[in-house]
Amino acid sequence: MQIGSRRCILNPVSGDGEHADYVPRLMAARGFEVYETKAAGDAVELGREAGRAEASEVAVCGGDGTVNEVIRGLDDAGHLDSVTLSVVPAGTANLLAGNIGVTDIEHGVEIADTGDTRPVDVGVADDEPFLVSCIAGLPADASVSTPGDLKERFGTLAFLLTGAQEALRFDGFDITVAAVGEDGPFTWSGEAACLLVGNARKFVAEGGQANMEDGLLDVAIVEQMPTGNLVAEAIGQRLLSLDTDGVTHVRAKEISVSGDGDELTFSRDGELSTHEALSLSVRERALTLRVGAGYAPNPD
Ligand SMILES: Nc1ncnc2c1ncn2[C@@H]1O[C@H](COP(=O)(O)OP(=O)(O)OP(=O)(O)O)[C@@H](O)[C@H]1O
Repeated sequence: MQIGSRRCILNPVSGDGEHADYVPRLMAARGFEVYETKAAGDAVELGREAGRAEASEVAVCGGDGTVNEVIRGLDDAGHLDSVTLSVVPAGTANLLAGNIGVTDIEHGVEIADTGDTRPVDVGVADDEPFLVSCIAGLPADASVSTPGDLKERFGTLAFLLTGAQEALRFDGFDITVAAVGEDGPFTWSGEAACLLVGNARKFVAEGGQANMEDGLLDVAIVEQMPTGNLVAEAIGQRLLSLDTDGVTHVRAKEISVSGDGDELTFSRDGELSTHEALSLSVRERALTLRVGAGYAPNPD
């Protein structure tokens, strides 16, 4: 193996920070050169450097925010489609790891070393890549700030909405969504409570892992309505089915979202940015990703 071809980019302050004490040693023993971030945003530059150095493998030790920074850097360097990426989940929510069958830090280290590789889709929002999701209308951490068992009992979307209801009182926003859906062109216009676009995860039915190899994003538009009613309805149905009133679901290759003159805040893998309009698309199977046994190539 070429020296330096395996790099680990590690955020020492993600999650509870305990990984910083022992993960560098575990990764070094497996031939990874370890680069630690020193400040927020550093992982973008470390990803860029790994890309310029044409590292063949990059393991990211941190949470979803760190993974997102690294893939942005790799993409800037034009290397995202040439690298094998892996995740050692050391963040708080670790949504990507949870959706690709990587269960904890030790497992992540093993997967980074010898895990199976899959070609997965990369979501793109205005030229910036994302792997998990791009969301408007909910706080970035809504999915983790709620009582745990709601998710299991009522499904991911009810869980998110209940979380959002508790975490903040969000106002609806006017949007127009135009998409190239799997069944043809699609448009939606109205007042939405949230727009959820998933690559690694989906938000309707039972939620969970989305198909990451189908070249499609999972889009759910939730209409603004009294939140209590929506949650009550979700609970009534136990799991949100595809035809729940007030929830529109479509799988699409390309989506354009306009705030009808207003600025919308989007959370791209937890990184917030504000746009009057946003174009989303997919680079089909553009990234080689190491996955755990729990990853389903075709979960539908
Ligand atoms: N050395 C550092 N010092 C301070 N902040 C850092 C450092 N390295 C990275 N960061 C910032 O830490 C933030 C949080 O990181 P990350 O998202 O990986 O962890 P998390 O929030 O604990 O987990 P998750 O996103 O999975 O819930 C990122 O926005 C990143 O820019």
